[in-house]
Amino acid sequence: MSTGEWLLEKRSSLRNDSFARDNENGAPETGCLSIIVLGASGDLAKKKTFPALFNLYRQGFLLEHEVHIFGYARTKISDDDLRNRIRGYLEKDDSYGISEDLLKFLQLIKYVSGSYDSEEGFRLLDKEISEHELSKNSIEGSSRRLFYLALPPSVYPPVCRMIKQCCMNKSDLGGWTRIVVEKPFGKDLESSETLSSQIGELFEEPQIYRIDHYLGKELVQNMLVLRFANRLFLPLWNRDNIDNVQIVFREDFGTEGRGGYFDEYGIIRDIIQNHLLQVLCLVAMEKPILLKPEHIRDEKVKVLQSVLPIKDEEVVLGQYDGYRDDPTVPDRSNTPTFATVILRIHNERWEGVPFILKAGKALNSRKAEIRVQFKDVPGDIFKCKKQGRNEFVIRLQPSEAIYMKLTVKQPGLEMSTVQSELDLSYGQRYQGVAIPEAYERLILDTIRGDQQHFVRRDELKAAWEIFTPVLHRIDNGEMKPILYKPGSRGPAEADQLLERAGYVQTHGYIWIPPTL
Ligand SMILES: NC(=O)C1=CN([C@@H]2O[C@H](COP(=O)(O)OP(=O)(O)OC[C@H]3O[C@@H](n4cnc5c(N)ncnc54)[C@H](OP(=O)(O)O)[C@@H]3O)[C@@H](O)[C@H]2O)C=CC1
Ligand SMILES: O=C1O[C@H](COP(=O)(O)O)[C@@H](O)[C@H](O)[C@H]1O
Repeated sequence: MSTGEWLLEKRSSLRNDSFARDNENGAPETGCLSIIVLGASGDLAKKKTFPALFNLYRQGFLLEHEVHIFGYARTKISDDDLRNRIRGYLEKDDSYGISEDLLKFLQLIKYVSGSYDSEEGFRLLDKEISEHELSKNSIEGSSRRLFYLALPPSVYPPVCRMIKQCCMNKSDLGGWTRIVVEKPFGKDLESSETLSSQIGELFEEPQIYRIDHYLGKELVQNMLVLRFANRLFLPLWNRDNIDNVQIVFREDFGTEGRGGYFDEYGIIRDIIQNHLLQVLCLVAMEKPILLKPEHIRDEKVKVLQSVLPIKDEEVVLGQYDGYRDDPTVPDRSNTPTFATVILRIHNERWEGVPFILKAGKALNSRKAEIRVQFKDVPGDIFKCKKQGRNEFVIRLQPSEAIYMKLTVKQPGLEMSTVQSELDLSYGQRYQGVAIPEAYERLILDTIRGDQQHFVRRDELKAAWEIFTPVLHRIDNGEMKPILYKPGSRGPAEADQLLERAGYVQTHGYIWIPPTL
């Protein structure tokens, strides 16, 4: 390989042994595979699920002679109608530029129409799947069936019941049936537990993949490597050195056509309770014994269970001006589109360190990042404090990057200091490498039987335990969002809270991603 050149692997076989997959039940990773997208007529299916499947197909992870894809929903459309609906979303990224692949992929898709709560449609679906399996000479019960629920959670229970009643592998000949469920998984602790029990009665935990697509993002997956494969960070990653941690999600657009859905949930349920909290776990957890899914998830649960109750004075809520103009949003909606919440972890490593989770829609930029701010230098002789603190920043999107803000000598004759950065910008460092979409990676994991990047039931429960009291107070109108201007930083009160929590902003310093 010449310098600076990185190769994209086809069907990656080079895998560090320590990234052991937890397919200990011997379930096959090859053979006849049916992927069933339930809710195929919907938004997620066209924007994320089918494009991810197409990317897996064109990279050789889904083999034509093994796989068939079924779309299922109530809408009465033909196979070709579905293909035409999703086509534009598959062609969008033409970096591979192979339209022949696209045509072949589309031919793998079949559509079945039916309701979500009656056997008729699911019997028909099962018949289609079985015919596909038969055509591949698969022995009954030996094939793989992956059901992806791209549906509102309200229909998860009937759909799971129908799958169990009508569409399982017919015998236990080594094949498997797995289901993938999307967030929001419930609305609070009670509803989530009810949903978990309903699904848990039908499927075993190893069959259930609760997807949180932030766990599929490249730099989120990098967290464990950064933390535990670098000697540099091991002694620094604690309350002695770290002053505060921010985990931030910003979008520069509003709810755009999803107002009806969003208003029922709000920003805490939509982003913070799941995506940002999962990231927090990876930042704060202890080193797992091994890189096995259960070891990692055990450590995540411990962090979640160590989070103290949220204090009202450590929450700022916002709602952007114009949010209620959406006809699907009630005129008097109390739903926050912005929130800053401070979590405090009561353990030896993190006592006293605020974890500031911030998320907002219709803000001034689109960005997701983790910002670890270090304490001031003791016995400071260079007036470093004036320059700003050390910060370690992991930018999840856009333009993936990891950078460290450092104080250095200003180049020149004078002995003065300035803040600069050590910068690992992915676009520059890994030129020509296509970073996989989160959904692509996670769907591949479901096929491989790797639950490492999926949320376990007890993890979910612990996550809801943290946020349910605050959510109930918001739902009851006891906590009100502050109005903010779309395109702004959100309510000024959020910045004041940040300051009170100890965050020191470096004035005059802005990191600019390097361009090629
Ligand atoms: N869209 C996105 O960007 C994201 C979505 N998600 C989650 O993914 C899941 C699917 O989301 P999305 O595709 O946006 O949802 P949609 O509202 O587009 O619903 C998907 C399909 O479900 C069916 N459906 C819709 N409402 C109902 C209902 N009340 N009862 C029964 N069936 C219904 C419709 O199909 P038909 O009428 O043809 O049966 C629809 O095409 C949700 O859980 C969502 O929270 C998660 C992350 C991002
Ligand atoms: O789950 C969701 O995520 C998207 C943001 O995802 P990203 O990968 O683009 O950061 C958000 O827009 C949506 O409201 C939420 O449901």
